[in-house]
Amino acid sequence: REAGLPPGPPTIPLLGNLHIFPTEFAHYKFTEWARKYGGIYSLKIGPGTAVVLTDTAAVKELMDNRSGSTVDRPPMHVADLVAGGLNMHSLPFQLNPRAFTPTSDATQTPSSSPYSTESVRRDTRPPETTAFFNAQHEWELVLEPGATPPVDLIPILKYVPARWAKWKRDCAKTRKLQRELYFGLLDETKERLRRGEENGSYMEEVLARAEEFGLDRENTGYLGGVLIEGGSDTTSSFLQSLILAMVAYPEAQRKAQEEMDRVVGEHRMPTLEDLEEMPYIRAVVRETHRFRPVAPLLIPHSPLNAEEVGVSYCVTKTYLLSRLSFKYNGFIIPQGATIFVNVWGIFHDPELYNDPENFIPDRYLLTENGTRPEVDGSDLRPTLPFGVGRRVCPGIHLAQNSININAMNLVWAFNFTTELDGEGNPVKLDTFDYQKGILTAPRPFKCKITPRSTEKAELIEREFLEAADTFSKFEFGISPEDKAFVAESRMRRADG
Ligand code: HEM
Repeated sequence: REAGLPPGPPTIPLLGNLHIFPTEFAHYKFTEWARKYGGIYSLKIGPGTAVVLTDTAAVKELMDNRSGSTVDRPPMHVADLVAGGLNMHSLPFQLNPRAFTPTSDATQTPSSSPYSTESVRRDTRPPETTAFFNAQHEWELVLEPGATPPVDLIPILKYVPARWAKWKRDCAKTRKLQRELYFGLLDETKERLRRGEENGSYMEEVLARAEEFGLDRENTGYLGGVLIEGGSDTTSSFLQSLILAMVAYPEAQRKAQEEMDRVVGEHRMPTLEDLEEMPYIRAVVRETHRFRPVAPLLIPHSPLNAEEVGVSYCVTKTYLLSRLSFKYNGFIIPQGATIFVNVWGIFHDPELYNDPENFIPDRYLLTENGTRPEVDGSDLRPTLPFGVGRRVCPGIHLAQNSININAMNLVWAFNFTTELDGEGNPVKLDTFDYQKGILTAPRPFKCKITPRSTEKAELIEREFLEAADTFSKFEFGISPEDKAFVAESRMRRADG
């Protein structure tokens, strides 16, 4: 480890820390190291450097206040193999900003979503949904830090033939799945437009203005795809964690339902306007973000060329660390470093939070950021789970509305309890049983979900039927299986 870098685990020649770099659930190991080496530490991956931030002041200063210098993404060869350099998450910052200014209603959502109590992920899966989840799951596995060899830091690995490199074969498979889905959907939209069946969707506007923004077929397909990708598995992962918490922490569920009953009652479904009067539900949502953040290490950042960088020469015996680098608190963060923001480590820090491994929404009623009363939590902000600086999630408003209304509907409508085993004993839930991949999503778990009253169940059925008008215009061109699914559900309810 070159002089000037933040401290970190002892290195060995050539590999640095590569031999101990975790290959799955990197946030656990990163957090363990943070407790040992501090809120800013470094890892050597061959000649390359990664810096892990688990200190709230450093995150605020480096990633928010000095975002201009830390807004870039590190090179991601695996992402490029899959998406040909066109995935927005991994794109470098120098984009044509006009092309990515939201121009339509993509970031708005209706105040109440009648589908929201249907399911988190539909149980009957039409082929498009299955295709999406397959492609998405493969993609999330490819992106997980440590899951593939560090080809960006040790470039010679790029030349290993595919027959010896499973990661290369995985990338090719993911690319195929992703392209079939993205361009299949794009062609479907074009076809629908040709038939004169507009429905006002975001992609219609993108297509209409593609020339104005200089978007070719590749750009257009990936622009649509990345929004599906960014928006669906994230929100559903969050909701699955919320349900897991409701089952595992019945006392929190009871308090949330009490608040629901007081503010909303039996005779109507919740709306987003109710949230203002629901401090406990707001606390449940924030606690879910803290307990199981959807992106526990965000998406890696990297220092941007040129801007604000100090020139620091740091020469060890044989190696010039970096001519361009920038400094924080006396540490050097070299040009080209990968910066991980360890949101998991921050949210599970026992010095910041009382009893961080347990789901306790009440902490957000006691202090603004849920921290211990004696701790200054002002470097935190409620939107931290959505990222930092100029790279903060562009879907944040859509996501927050979607999460809030779904959380409210679920808590209002259902009781979530543990499943009983053959002998009538509650099946024990493992709240740490999570899937691999860049996102935090529980592995499928058993629980019992029952409507809280007959009146509520009837109201949900009614709202579902009334929503048919809203949704039918998006049901053009769907597969025969999907059509049958929708028709059958509506008929069953209308008869019911
Ligand atoms: C629970 C819901 C969501 C969470 C927790 C979430 C979280 C995040 C995080 C942590 C990042 C990386 C930020 C960073 O690098 O600092 C991100 C980026 C992104 N998100 Fe989201 N997101 C959610 C929903 C959405 C939705 C609904 C959309 C689109 C409709 C979306 C689109 C994107 C895109 C395109 C990026 C890449 C931005 C860039 O690299 O400049 N996300 N999101």
